[in-house]
Amino acid sequence: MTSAKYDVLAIGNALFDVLVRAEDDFLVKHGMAKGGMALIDEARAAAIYADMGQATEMSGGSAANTIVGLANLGARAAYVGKVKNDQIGRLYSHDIRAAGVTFDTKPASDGPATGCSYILITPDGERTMNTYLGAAQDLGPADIDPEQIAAAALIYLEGYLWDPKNAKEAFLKASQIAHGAGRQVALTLSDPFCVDRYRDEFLELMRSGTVDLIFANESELHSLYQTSDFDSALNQLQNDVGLGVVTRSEKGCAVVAKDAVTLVPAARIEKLVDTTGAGDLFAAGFLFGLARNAGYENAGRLGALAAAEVIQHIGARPQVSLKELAQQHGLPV
Ligand SMILES: OC[C@H]1O[C@H](O)[C@H](O)[C@@H]1O
Repeated sequence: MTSAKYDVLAIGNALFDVLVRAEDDFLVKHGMAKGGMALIDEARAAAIYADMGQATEMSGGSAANTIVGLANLGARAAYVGKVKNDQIGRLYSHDIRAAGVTFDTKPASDGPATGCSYILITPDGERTMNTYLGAAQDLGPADIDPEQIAAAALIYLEGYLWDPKNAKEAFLKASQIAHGAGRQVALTLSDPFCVDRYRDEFLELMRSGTVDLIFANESELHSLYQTSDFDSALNQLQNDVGLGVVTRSEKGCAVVAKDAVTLVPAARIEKLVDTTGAGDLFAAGFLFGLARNAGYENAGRLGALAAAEVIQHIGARPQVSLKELAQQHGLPV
């Protein structure tokens, strides 16, 4: 195995976020399931946007947020995702490159606009996402560069990639190349409703060894194993995958290896503002810890710290240097 050019390469739905504070009534009025991610068409996107108040607009996308967090921590990072060559797509490409991430995916020159997620943040800090996939629909196997995949020590994939029509082929191609090059493959389960749509396929990815590492939050884990019993779900996860990391909000996380479970506490916060990107930034910190061989305990602490930063402001991208934050907390960077 040759030495890796990138610590992590992430593949995901490239989405621009439109975030706004809203009362719970807004969700009821528009028939939204609180805390979830719903796929919407252009007409519904227009209707939701027309009813939204003044918004914060910024680049997002789950795996993209993770890779930006990794670069912010000092990792060598690359991203694969599809935007259109329109104004938002160009802005998106600028932002991710400005964060220090290599981003070479060819933008679509025709077809739907760059995808957007319309995100409502209720007073309890919970986010409810409505995603118009747009150009992200067109990510496919041709966007996977074998040389680039093989040059990453780990590839990180979103469960959300199971939604667009061709992205799962890109996912499987990338996993095959990565494993052929002796690299690791991680998957985030993304969303409990997403798990509900693709439960059998996700379990197959784990049991067949197509993925080596799983990130899930508690509701995704319960959805995966269709049980409300946390311990039983954790046992099943331990059987099904080499390494599982389960986040539990203020209860911290559980790192589930074949031979042991490591419990790591959450980081302290002053005020919960917006949970958008919490899981994404947790994954960034955890993967950074793995890349630095810092051990599961430190990796979990890095994840918890990065998640704590992002939930104390609006938007899913870090607003401070996570590297300096980790240093201030005595964590290895
Ligand atoms: O996990 C949060 C992200 O998921 C969605 O994909 C949004 O773009 C948002 O940035």
